[in-house]
Amino acid sequence: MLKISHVTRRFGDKLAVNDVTLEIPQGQMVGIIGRSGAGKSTLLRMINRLNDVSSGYIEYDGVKTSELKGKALRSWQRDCAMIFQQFNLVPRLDVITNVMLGRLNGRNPVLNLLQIFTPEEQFEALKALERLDIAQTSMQWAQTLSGGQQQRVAIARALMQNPKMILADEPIASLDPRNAQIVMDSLRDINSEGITVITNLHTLDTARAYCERIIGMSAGSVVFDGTPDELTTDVARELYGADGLKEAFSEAMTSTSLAPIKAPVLPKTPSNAQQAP
Ligand SMILES: Nc1ncnc2c1ncn2[C@@H]1O[C@H](COP(=O)(O)OP(=O)(O)OP(=O)(O)O)[C@@H](O)[C@H]1O
Repeated sequence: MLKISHVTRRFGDKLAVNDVTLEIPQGQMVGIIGRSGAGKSTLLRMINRLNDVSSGYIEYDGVKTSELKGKALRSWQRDCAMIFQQFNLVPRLDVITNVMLGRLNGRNPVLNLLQIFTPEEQFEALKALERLDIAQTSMQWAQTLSGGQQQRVAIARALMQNPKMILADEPIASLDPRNAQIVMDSLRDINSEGITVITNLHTLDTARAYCERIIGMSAGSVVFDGTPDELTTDVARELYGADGLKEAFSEAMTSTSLAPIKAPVLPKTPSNAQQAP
């Protein structure tokens, strides 16, 4: 269980997150929605400790993660893997090495420097890539992959950490509709194995299609916490304002007006064939 208790984060005078209290049971798939600047990223970053809380605390299974330091903090950061809108891969490294870098945080620094990975690590990385249906790209430079493929590599890298939860900060905001759908399907597939997924999303339709619980933020506060069915147009208006409502429902921004598909489908047409760097 992840417990967020009266958490506030200030940046100077700016109140980015304001007295947020939430309990997220292990294995939930949670979407956080809200306008730009609502505090969604800051909330995720405080869970992972990329940002510290200004007050309040965050606890996981009875351990106050917001107070961890040193080795215990690094171990927690392995437990809650983060993926980002811009993938954050090393462009001129091959895909499999990018994935194995997910293990960095618990390895001998000398081996890291020399980029020496054990056969077990290589096997695990290939397994993760296979699971995301992109094992055939393993020897290519990351920068030669499409955005959707790069995000799947980032998810495979996150899986190398054997995480208890995945925190995804706008994971589909840079993707075309079809790739957005493949990435969301991958996250749902991972969640079905008991890994908590907490994802910031720009659009309501994506949150509705994929998340069992939706948390709506506005000006740093949680203003909605419920199921997709409970998220009525009135609630959406409160979250996005009358002006923002159209954008929030925009099908052009994500693919999820399409019916979710079960298994990821890999592009195999010549136009999607990989280019040598
Ligand atoms: N490092 C920082 N320094 C100063 N202000 C910050 C910092 N990070 C976030 N903020 C401010 O905190 C508020 C919340 O930002 P945050 O990025 O959490 O919102 P968001 O809902 O994720 O928005 P977006 O969808 O645009 O990423 C914003 O006003 C933002 O400008």
